[in-house]
Amino acid sequence: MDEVRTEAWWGRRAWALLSAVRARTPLVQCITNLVSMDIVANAMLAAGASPAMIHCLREVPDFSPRCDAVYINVGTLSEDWLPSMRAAASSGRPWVFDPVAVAASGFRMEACLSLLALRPAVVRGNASEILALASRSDDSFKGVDSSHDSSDALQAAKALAQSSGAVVAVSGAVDFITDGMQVVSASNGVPMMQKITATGCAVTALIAAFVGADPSDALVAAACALAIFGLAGEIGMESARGPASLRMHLIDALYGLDEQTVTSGVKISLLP
Ligand SMILES: Nc1ncnc2c1ncn2[C@@H]1O[C@H](COP(=O)(O)OP(=O)(O)O)[C@@H](O)[C@H]1O
Ligand SMILES: Cc1ncsc1CCOP(=O)(O)O
Ligand SMILES: [Mg+2]
Repeated sequence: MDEVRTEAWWGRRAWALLSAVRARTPLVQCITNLVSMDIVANAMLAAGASPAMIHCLREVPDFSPRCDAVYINVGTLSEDWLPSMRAAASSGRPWVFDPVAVAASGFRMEACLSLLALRPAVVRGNASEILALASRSDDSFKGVDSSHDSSDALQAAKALAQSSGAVVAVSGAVDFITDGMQVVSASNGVPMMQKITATGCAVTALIAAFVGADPSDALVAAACALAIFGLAGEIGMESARGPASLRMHLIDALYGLDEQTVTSGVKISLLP
């Protein structure tokens, strides 16, 4: 019999996945942008994962196959790093993709499309990035920040999921996660998370940690990681005075999450 995915079911799944990360300490290779390395590594450690920022092409054949998951983020893309990204994405491990500023240049768009062809388990971007990647056009905003609401990109996300075979997550005030058929919303978070650089990168890395701990259902892993990161932002905001202290308190909150807080705090639902 199909299980009914109530809010309580999502709460239990979110706690089970966070507990799996804490118990299994998934090793995640992160080939991520230079801006994000610190917050990505610290958010992953606070959640219980083991991040490793290893991007040298000559190390990929030894290292990537030993990882539980691979995280690739093109935020500070360079010609030197693209072969490492392609090799790590081809290592046979589940991998998660953040197409930062995909519309910034033709080179970046081509790079992202070539990575997409290597079958990521999950693609997570903001609305402008998902719109651009789905349409393969640079009409959307060219920078790293979104100029669209996440709901603007929902149809694009579904189309991208269908054409790529990946679960696609669009972040924003409400996060939408889709496999091209089902759509799940996650409504945690606070607007000030947009004022901290690389929170998007950090939540994509958290998705990779969740997939690494339990690769059985990428849709559920992505939704739970987004909701838990947003919940940590909500708790962090209670003590924060601005973006800099929110960054610190969000990481502390992620570290301190307990079962009662997660099961009652995540706001995830399957859309009709
Ligand atoms: N207006 C908002 N309200 C609540 N949470 C938000 C809001 N905007 C973004 N977030 C959260 O901030 C994190 C980063 O998302 P986003 O800013 O869309 O990504 P990016 O940094 O890649 O542009 C996500 O966890 C998202 O849910
Ligand atoms: C500012 C900046 N420039 C290149 S990558 C980057 C960080 C982007 O982080 P996010 O996508 O999480 O906003
Ligand atoms: Mg981003």
